[in-house]
Amino acid sequence: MEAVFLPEGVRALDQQLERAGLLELAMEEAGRAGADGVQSHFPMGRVLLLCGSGANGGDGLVAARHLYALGREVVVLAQPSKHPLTRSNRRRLRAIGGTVSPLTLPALGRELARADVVVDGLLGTGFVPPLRPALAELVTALNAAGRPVVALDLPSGLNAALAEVEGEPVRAQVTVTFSGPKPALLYGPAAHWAGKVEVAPLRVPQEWRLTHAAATRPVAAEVAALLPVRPADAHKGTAGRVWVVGGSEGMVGAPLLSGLAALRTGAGLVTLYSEAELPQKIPELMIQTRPDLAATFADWPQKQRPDALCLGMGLGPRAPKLARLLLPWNIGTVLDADALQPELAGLGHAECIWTPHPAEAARLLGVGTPDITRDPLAAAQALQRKFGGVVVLKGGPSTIATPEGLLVSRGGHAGMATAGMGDTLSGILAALLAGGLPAPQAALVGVTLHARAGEWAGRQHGYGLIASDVSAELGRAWQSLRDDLSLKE
Ligand SMILES: NC(=O)C1=CN([C@@H]2O[C@H](COP(=O)(O)OP(=O)(O)OC[C@H]3O[C@@H](n4cnc5c(N)ncnc54)[C@H](OP(=O)(O)O)[C@@H]3O)[C@@H](O)[C@H]2O)[C@@H](O)CC1
Ligand SMILES: [K+]
Repeated sequence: MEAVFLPEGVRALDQQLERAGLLELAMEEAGRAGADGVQSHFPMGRVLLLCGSGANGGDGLVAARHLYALGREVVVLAQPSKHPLTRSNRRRLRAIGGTVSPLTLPALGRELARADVVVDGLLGTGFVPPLRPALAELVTALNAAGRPVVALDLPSGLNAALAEVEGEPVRAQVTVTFSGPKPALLYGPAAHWAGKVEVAPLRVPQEWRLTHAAATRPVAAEVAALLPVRPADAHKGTAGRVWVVGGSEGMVGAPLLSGLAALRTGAGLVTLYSEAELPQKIPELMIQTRPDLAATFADWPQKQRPDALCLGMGLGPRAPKLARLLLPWNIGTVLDADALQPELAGLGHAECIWTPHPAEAARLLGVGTPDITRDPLAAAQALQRKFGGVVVLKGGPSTIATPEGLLVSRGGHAGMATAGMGDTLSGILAALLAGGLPAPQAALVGVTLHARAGEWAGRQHGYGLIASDVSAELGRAWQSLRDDLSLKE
């Protein structure tokens, strides 16, 4: 289980390590992981290390010592060391013959001209924006030189907590991040500055790491372990009955996409309820047209309720009224699109999943879309507190908020930025709920299957992939996730 850190979490973890006398060892591990990153990606040539005055600079000085010991040509330009461990690692580097020169603009210009790779150990999680002018000048010169950069922990000048970019941070080809990734390394546009992100978890007790983490990012095997296994004697009645409540005139495709995805995720019986005439394009889907869905469901016999339903796709302005009617059924419920309305605040229950994209999340919270995208962790948490149940804040990656905490998903494909992908996810989630997965697990498994099916479909269709291509790959996605589990066994 990978932990996602905000700066305050790193600070608290560092304090705990300090109390245990382990902080020095953690810095040693961090710097060594940075040196290993340089060795594996840029094994040849002269290494220029830029070290700041805090612990990030200390990591840089440790990395310099390891690279020097490995026989690399190493040049270190450093600010005066303020952190005690940074000072001691400066002494250690000198003790084995390394040199450290003051970091000035002329020295940087000279060394950049001769460097084959640069290590950015200027600023890490202790950075408080904005970048001060003297350092900003150095960063601009570094970026202008166009040398490959390996950033330690995160590119200097990025605010670790946020997805937004203020000013000009260091542009890195590789980022070796310590303890766990930071939001700036996971979410765009900040993440675009980090290049390839490699996580060096550091061997600190897992319990400490999780205590101070803002979110977790499960690995594939952990998600695979949650995949439901169906008994051999299952039949269509036990494999999960799903309803899709959606569609309206001119919006008839959305519920079909949800229904298709539910079938491809293994739902036994899928029925579409709509007030509009839906085209019978998928023979396995049952279609029920009713002139007034609210009247239909108002006195619906309890015994004939489905195992789960998804609601809102193409449904139009009647969606909140239907949500108020169906949420008290207390069955697995996915709310999407038109069912994502602020008036439903507080109505979520333990088995319901809200699936807003950033613009819908902004509507739900009464803020602007940039307020959502700059800090997806905070937005997902605020949505969960306001609406109850489980929230999937869609994006690349998606953020899942449960009553127990926050999760960040993995995977996906840029081609998934097309219409109907949300409808597909809703159908997947409803099928998993109908199959008996509790909402938090259904959210994690569903988002992962959706992303992975998108990857498979993306290999074939690139940016031209469409939502039904994703559904077509759900079986393969499920199988490949299961394979990840057996590999780990
Ligand atoms: N558990 C882990 O993960 C471990 C993490 N470790 C490492 O610790 C790092 C965090 O270290 P940290 O707390 O010392 O802060 P850090 O990032 O070096 O920055 C502080 C320096 O930045 C400066 N500065 C601040 N704002 C500025 C601005 N706007 N413009 C210009 N300068 C500015 C500030 O200057 P000052 O305010 O003092 O003048 C101070 O000198 C973390 O990222 C990771 O690399 C490992 O070593 C151990 C285990
Ligand atoms: K850095």
